[in-house]
Amino acid sequence: MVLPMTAAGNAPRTFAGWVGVDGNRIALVTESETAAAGFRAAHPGLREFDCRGKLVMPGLVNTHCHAAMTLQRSLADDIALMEWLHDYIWPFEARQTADDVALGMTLGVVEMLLGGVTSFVDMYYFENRCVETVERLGIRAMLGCNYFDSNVDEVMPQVEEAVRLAAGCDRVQIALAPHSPYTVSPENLLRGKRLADKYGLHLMTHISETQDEVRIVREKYGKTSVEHLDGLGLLGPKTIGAHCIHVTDSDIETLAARGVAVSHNPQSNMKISSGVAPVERMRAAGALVTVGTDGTCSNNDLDMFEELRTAAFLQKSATGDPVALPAWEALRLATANGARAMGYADGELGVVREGALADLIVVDLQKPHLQPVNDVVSNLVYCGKASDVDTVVVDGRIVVENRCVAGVDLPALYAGVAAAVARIKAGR
Ligand SMILES: CSC[C@H]1O[C@@H](n2cnc3c(O)ncnc32)[C@H](O)[C@@H]1O
Ligand SMILES: [Zn+2]
Repeated sequence: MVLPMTAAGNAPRTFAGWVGVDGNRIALVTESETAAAGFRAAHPGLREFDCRGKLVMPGLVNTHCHAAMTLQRSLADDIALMEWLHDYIWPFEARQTADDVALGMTLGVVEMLLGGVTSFVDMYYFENRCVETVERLGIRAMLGCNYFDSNVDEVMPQVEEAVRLAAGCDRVQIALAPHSPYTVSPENLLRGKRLADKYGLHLMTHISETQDEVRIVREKYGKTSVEHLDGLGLLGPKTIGAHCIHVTDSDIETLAARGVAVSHNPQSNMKISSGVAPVERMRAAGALVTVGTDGTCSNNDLDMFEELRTAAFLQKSATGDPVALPAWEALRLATANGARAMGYADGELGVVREGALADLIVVDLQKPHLQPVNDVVSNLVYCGKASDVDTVVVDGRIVVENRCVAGVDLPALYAGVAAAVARIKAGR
């Protein structure tokens, strides 16, 4: 069964048929047995997968995470954000090396691939060191080099190095990632914007995540975070704003008018009690809403199936409207919309369509929680699990087959991660 999705419009419909890949593109999407036979004849040596009883669909796009924070998963939970950052997260991060971050990134990417995520937008330290990691594992990524006022001088050369390292790989984009409008000065926000413009890069930041942020920004600049960033010229179609929870109607209009991609992270928002993003109001205003997991300390996993489900549930719960964020719209946020957030044109990624990039996943529907298939989209969003994904293709390459990630020795990875975490915790 094939779920093509579409760039816009109504609920997607499935069909029984064939999907053919040539190089890194989808070259055939058909219900015709004759067309499939023609494709087979024109491509001798083709590898074929029997997907009867399974679903072929676009890979999921996680538009906001800190993948290397897998090393800190469950390190400190059920405490307030500031205590969490100051007493646990930042001391741990201060002892991490670039190699540790690359290792954490490896674990995060493996978790995402096994959960059907074919593209992700990251925001962390040492992203220059992670270019090689991402290239090797085969996933598609936008790596955002995070900075604060305190380390901006260190990070800017890392951005330039990362741009050079990623130049030969279309799957990897580099981006500027000032942490937030309350931790980065206007001068340094503009410094990042200038570098982004120089290389044509995206820019991402946390926007209006907490009431505290709104208060601090108002006290410092007399504006909302959106007004402040907009006044600096930071908002545009190459901007990804994570969270966007505490936004006014006028902020929403601005986000929509500038073409900013909003990354909605419902599980993180619930876990650290940040609030509920007005997703339905943002969608109604025409803003590009997408879905992200955030880091594994505030979630605590990178499971986009759970995130989709939570996004739909949370909007229904918060608005009191069971019609809010229907399943197929939630799925669109995590496929076609996510692809647009990463700069891909409509129809180029996040859809199963001839000519699109071949980022596909195969979901095994032969599971008790996915039967019967009255509505496959509802099943995916309301019952789907990361572990239902059995095959993953990124850029035309098979990176997960029978739930094995190509080129990764999982026991060795887990042992390496455990050793690194023990060393960092011991302060060695
Ligand atoms: C965003 S990576 C840079 C920096 O931010 C810290 N961080 C991770 N998650 C959050 C969050 O939800 N709010 C604020 N800051 C966060 C991370 O540990 C890094 O130090
Ligand atoms: Zn975040």
